[in-house]
Amino acid sequence: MDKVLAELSILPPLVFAGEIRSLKALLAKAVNGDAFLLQGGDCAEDFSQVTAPKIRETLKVLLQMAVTLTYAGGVPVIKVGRIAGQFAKPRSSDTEQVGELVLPSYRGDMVNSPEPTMDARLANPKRMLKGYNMSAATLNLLRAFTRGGFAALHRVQAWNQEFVAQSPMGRSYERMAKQIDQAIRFMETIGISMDTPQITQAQFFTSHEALLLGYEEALTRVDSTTGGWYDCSAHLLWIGERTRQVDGAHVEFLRGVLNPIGVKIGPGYEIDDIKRLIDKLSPDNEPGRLTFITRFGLKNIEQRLPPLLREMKREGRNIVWSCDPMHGNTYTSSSGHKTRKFNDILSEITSFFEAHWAEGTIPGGVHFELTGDNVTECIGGARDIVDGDLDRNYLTTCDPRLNAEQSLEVAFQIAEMIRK
Ligand SMILES: O=C[C@H](O)[C@H](O)COP(=O)(O)O
Ligand SMILES: C=C(OP(=O)(O)O)C(=O)O
Ligand SMILES: [Mn+2]
Repeated sequence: MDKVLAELSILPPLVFAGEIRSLKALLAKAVNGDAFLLQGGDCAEDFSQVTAPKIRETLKVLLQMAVTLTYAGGVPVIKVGRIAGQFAKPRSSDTEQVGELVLPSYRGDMVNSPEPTMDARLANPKRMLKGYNMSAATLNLLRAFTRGGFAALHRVQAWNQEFVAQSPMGRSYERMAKQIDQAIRFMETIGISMDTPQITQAQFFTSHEALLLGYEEALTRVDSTTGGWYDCSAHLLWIGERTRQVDGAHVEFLRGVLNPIGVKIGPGYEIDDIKRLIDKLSPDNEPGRLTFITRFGLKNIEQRLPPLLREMKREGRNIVWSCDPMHGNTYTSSSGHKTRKFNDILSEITSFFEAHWAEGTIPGGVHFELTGDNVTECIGGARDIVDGDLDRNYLTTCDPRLNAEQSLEVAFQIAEMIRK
């Protein structure tokens, strides 16, 4: 372990302090409603899926969602992937029963391997080095795609995946893309140059749960221009629902770095803990520093979100409020698959917006587990995936993700809510 961490600590940073500051400045806008955060990607990234097609499809669906929110919702979108480092998972149980075997739980590819054998489930610190390399390779391609023309607004039609294009969602998207195309061509015709980074490039940021503190610490560096400490494993790091204890190690580590920090908040929160958490993580109340990612579940959100919003507003705390409609809505279906219902996800988002409207606070973003692939992991959506369909293409190694079509559908629905 020590050898691996020593090696990691001299490897180049994956992201730079200047980029991290840019993200924080954008998030500061989301505090006031002048921007909207879209964060999404796999629950757990998979080393074997670090391939060009997989990265491209994830990026495509996030770009599609972002352009939908911007065009139909009328707000600039901050694009943050759960990508290039989302390799460590907190689990509810230390063990898992597979047939006759009781195995250590899978904890993400940076810890162990998902195959159901004892060997695969043994933790190996060398996997952190591989995780670093996989993150670097992923980021390299993301940078190439977002800077090199793939993400140019001229290509908005080309982001439509083949299997989505023929669906009702795909057709709505196609109509919108045509309008954007016409607008760009009109501007070109009247002589406005479209050769600007706003049109030809996308700003895309990375994020993951800061769970493995040895890894995060090894990638924490002093910024030579400002002298501040930054965790350079990703632009945004979040603290999970299971590790956000005020006096815990994860809070202690993250309070020492200047990155924007996300905190997951589930229905069991205590308001005093949350206040103490903010005092520790954001003592200066700097806008953009803190994003609260609430994940209450459909059954709890109406009761648990409003009092939290009210108290934070009363105290004048600067927070980006983001809705994770995934983690409070997970259940095991009768076919034995861990799944989520599309309609529950949509309902939690609706309740999230309604609570903010009622309290006079700002719904600042959304957080999804999703993939660009045509998976069958969540129930419902326009194609009405049912329990019996889940087995067809259930590929996740941890939590169920929205597929590309379901992701686009949810983006259109959110755009409607933002416009209100
Ligand atoms: O992604 C989040 C957690 O790791 C996941 O929801 C935990 O799932 P579990 O309850 O199956 O351990
Ligand atoms: C572990 C996760 O969520 P939470 O901490 O909210 O359960 C996650 O986002 O994958
Ligand atoms: Mn998850």
